[in-house]
Amino acid sequence: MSSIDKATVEQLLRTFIDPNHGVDLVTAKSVKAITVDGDQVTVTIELGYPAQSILATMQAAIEQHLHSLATFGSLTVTVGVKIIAHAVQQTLKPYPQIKNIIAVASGKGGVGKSTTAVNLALALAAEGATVGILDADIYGPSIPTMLGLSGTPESHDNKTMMPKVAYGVQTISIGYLVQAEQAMIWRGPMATNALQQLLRDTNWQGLDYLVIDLPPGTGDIQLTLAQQIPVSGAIIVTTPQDIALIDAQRGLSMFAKVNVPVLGIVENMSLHICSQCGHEEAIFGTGGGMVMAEANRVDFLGALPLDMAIRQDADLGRPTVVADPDGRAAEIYKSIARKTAARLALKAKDFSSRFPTIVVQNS
Ligand SMILES: Nc1ncnc2c1ncn2[C@@H]1O[C@H](COP(=O)(O)OP(=O)(O)OP(=O)(O)O)[C@@H](O)[C@H]1O
Repeated sequence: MSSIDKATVEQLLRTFIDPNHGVDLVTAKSVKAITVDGDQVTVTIELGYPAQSILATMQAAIEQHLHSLATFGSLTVTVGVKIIAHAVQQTLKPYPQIKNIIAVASGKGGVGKSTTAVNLALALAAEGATVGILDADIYGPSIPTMLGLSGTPESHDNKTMMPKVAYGVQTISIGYLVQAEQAMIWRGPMATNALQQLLRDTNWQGLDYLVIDLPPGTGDIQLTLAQQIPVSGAIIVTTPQDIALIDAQRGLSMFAKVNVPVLGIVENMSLHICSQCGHEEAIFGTGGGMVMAEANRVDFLGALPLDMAIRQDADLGRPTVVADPDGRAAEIYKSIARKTAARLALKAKDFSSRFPTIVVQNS
């Protein structure tokens, strides 16, 4: 049997496309090591995004792919994860306890931005990341209810607040601190200052990702936040309806203006599945998010059905990703979470990062 060399193995790995970001393993810098000893080959893969639920599947798929292209005496592939900090807007510096901030925005209210943000945060955590969520939806903070949390956050030093934790996710919300009516009358600068303070004065515990649920719309508050918070990437939630899509387009322009990369678009309420008969109906139209993503050259991250269980779970303070972790909707949220983080992993590194890295090995 002829032996294989390292360069050939690398060439073969170039033909394996990572389904989470659509880029091959070598270009994505996921190949950490290749060792060849005669016809015995070992490949170490390190994904830049949390992917606990698919590590074994990825490992098997890579092995199968290599076996289909060449003959090995023995082949061992290990797949692990290493999450690093990515660059933010040039004028800003990342916060020391937060590797990556992901902003979740929508062009208008009621499209399911908060529901998506909270399930996305829980899905990133389910995939193995340390995650926080900041409820910046100052005029309608809904994250506390969706996570079944209430009461004032604790402070150990009278200066900073400890995040409140639900299902392993660290959270902070204006809803813990002030009455809804009080926040409603805050004008733009007051609201943005309050949010910045909330972000800064929370004692975040070593986050891989902080998901920020932005207020709906693309007005001054959203623009200021997108400008002043060190964000690594944003996602836009829309429904397939024309009007929501036009509003979502404004979201894309807003992030382009402040040089924040849009990691993709999530289409929510895309198909109604009748809980009685299973009949599927596209109440808000179909495919709009994908068309918009293609037209604007951003990624389409996935589509959630209009599903009564998603609303009920959120209302009961136990979002779908934790209420029904193996169900169809949870699978979609986890796939969106992996794709979001995988696309972020392809972006430039933050060289000012002061974090030790976390390595999870699948053996
Ligand atoms: N895919 C879905 N299926 C069924 N109900 C949903 C879905 N997504 C969201 N909802 C429900 O729609 C309502 C609005 O959702 P949500 O509060 O997340 O929207 P939003 O865009 O954050 O609104 P706003 O920013 O104006 O507060 C909630 O009752 C929520 O439970």
